[in-house]
Amino acid sequence: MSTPAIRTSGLTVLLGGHRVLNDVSLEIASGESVALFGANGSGKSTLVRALLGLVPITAGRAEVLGTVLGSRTQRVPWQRVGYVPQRITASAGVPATAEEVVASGLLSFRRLRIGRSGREQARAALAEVGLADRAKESVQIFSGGQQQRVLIARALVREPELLVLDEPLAGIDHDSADSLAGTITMLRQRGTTVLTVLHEPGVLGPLVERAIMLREGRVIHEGPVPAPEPGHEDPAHDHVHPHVSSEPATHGRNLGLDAPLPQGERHREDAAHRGEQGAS
Ligand SMILES: Nc1ncnc2c1ncn2[C@@H]1O[C@H](COP(=O)(O)OP(=O)(O)OP(=O)(O)O)[C@@H](O)[C@H]1O
Repeated sequence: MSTPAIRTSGLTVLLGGHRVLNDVSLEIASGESVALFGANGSGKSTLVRALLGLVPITAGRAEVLGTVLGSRTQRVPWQRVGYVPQRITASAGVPATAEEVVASGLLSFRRLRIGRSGREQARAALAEVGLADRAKESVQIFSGGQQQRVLIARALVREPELLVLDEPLAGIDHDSADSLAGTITMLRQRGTTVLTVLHEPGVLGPLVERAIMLREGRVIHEGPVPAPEPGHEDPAHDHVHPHVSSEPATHGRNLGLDAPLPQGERHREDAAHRGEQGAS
């Protein structure tokens, strides 16, 4: 059997005195397309950040493309990983062209200059996200969705074996969402492992082979992509989620994103997850 792209066992992360991830054990096969679901604050971003060595692991361990990360070792095989974080812009106030931003994905400690082949690779990656004709334009004039496509191209330019996308559908238009779906389809054909943090399956639902759902830092479901309730993607929909920690993980059961609320606590989504840009 081949090495899994990601494997965690007992992964626990404490931040600011809070147990943000609690005993997370999961496995993602090489070439698999998996989505992480869960309400705001359930630990999705923290999980991907822990897998990428961006937050310290308190206990347990993670293995990424065969490299072990634990509380003492945080080495991540970055040359083999592409990462698009949640809601950042591609410009950051710098008047760089799309091609320059994408080519910066090739820089490393060993490689400090980008030559002609790097520019060609950057243009090929921009073509993959449907922006080949905008390579020489400044990203400052791009829409939020177009900037995100530039960042996806920057993650793709190294031809990563593992691509991690954190909430890629947040705040983007239909064209960019369709472009992303096309990119993920292509990556799956190439055998790239794709881990996507999602709040709604949206256009990416059919491209996800398996869903992992978190609640309060624990895995509560692994299996088919949960079906949203009718109207869930309507901007006027009142998103509420249960907020209990004692349920065991379910395997292969379709929970639905809007499971019935238990008595007592409820967790309300913020506007950011209804497609608007903003802090989480
Ligand atoms: N550096 C930190 N210090 C303390 N608490 C933190 C820190 N980072 C995250 N948290 C807390 O950890 C919990 C999980 O946050 P995380 O961003 O992983 O959730 P999420 O599922 O990605 O949420 P969202 O859908 O809103 O992006 C939240 O309650 C958050 O406030």
